[in-house]
Amino acid sequence: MAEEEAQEQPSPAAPRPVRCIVKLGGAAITNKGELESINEESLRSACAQLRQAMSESDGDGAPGKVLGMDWSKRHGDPADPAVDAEWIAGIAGLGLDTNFIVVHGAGSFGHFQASRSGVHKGGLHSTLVKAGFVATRISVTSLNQEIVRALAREGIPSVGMSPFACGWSTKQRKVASANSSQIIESLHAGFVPVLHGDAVLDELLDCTILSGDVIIRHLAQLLSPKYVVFLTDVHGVYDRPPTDPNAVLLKEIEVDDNGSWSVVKPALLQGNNKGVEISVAAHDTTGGMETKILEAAVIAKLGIDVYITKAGTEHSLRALKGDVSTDCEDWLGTILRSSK
Ligand SMILES: Nc1ncnc2c1ncn2[C@@H]1O[C@H](COP(=O)(O)OP(=O)(O)OP(=O)(O)O)[C@@H](O)[C@H]1O
Ligand SMILES: C=C(C)CCOP(=O)(O)O
Repeated sequence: MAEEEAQEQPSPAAPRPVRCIVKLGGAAITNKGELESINEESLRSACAQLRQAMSESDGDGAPGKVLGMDWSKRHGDPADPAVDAEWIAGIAGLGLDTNFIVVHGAGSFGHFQASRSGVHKGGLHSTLVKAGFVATRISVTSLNQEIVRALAREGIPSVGMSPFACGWSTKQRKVASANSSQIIESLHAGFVPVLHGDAVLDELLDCTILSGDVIIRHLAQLLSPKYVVFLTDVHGVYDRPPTDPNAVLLKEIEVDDNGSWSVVKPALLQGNNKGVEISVAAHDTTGGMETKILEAAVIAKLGIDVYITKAGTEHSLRALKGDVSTDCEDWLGTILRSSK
C-alpha cells in the first residue's frame, strides 16, 4: 500500500542503524476490559525483557545492577525515592545498547475517549470532538508517563515523545508531516525515545487518531532498523480470531514486491491471504490486528523482518534480541519477511 511522502524536516543523520523498533501493544500492557488500567505485571516483564535485550553482556554472567532512573515518588508509596549511593559516586556506564525506539499503543487508555467522541473521524468544529481530542490526549499521555517510568525503573534511559507535540500530522489519516529530528537527536544522545499512538491534526479531517502501528511503519521507512517487534496479547496472527479454539497460528508470512502477502507456514495454509479472518473491538479506533498486518507488511517489503508475538513470554525475549529466524521451529509467533 503506497503512502504519500510525508514532509520531513531536515534531520540530523543517525550515527548507526537503529537496532530495533518495538511496539508495546496496548492489548498486552493494559487490561482491555477495564478503563485506564495498566497490566502492571505484563508491563514490568516487557520492560525487564527490553533491558535484557539491550544488555551488552552476553547474559551468561551475573545480571548487572539495575540503575533505576525513576526518581519520582510513586503514588501510594510512603517512602521518598532513594537515589542510590552508587549514582552519587559515579558509575562507569550503563552497559546497555540503547539503540532502540519504543512505541506503545493505547489499549484501555485513549480508545474509549476517542470512540465516544469520534475524534478518529474528525470534525473539530464539534465541541464533543474537541473535548474528546483533549480527553484522548490526557489519557494516552498519562499512559506514556507510566511506561516511561516503568522503563526508567529498569535503568533504561527513556524519554517520552508525543507525536502531536512533536508536530506530527496526517492527511486523510496518512502521515503527512512527521518531524523526526528530535527522535534522531535523542538516539544520538543515548536516550530511548518512547512514542505512542496519539490524537493529531489532520489536513482534511481536522483531526484523527494516529495508531502506534502506523508510527512504527513510518519510523521503519525512515530509519531502517535491523528488525521490528510487535508485542501483543496473543501469540501472533491467526487464520481467525484466536478466541476460536480452531484458530491456527500463521508462523511465516511472505511479502512480495507489490506489498501483497501470503502465508508460507503452516503448509496447510500456504499461499493463503484472503481467508484470514480478523475481529476488531467495537471501541478500537485504529483497526486492531488488521492495521498491524497491513503496516507490518509494508515494513517487511523493505527487507526488514517483523516479529509479532506475545508479550512476557520466552518468545518475546527472543524477538527483542533479534534471535529469531524462519528455521526456528520452537519459536511461537508470526514472522513477516520479504519474498526476495
Ligand atoms: N486473526 C487474528 N489473529 C490474531 N489476533 C486477532 C485476530 N483477530 C482478532 N485478533 C485480536 O487482535 C488483538 C490484538 O490486536 P490489537 O490491535 O488490539 O493489539 P495491540 O497492538 O496490542 O493493541 P493496541 O492497538 O491497543 O495498541 C488480540 O487481542 C486478538 O484477540
Ligand atoms: C489515541 C489512541 C487511541 C492511540 C491508538 O494507538 P494504537 O493503540 O497503537 O492503535
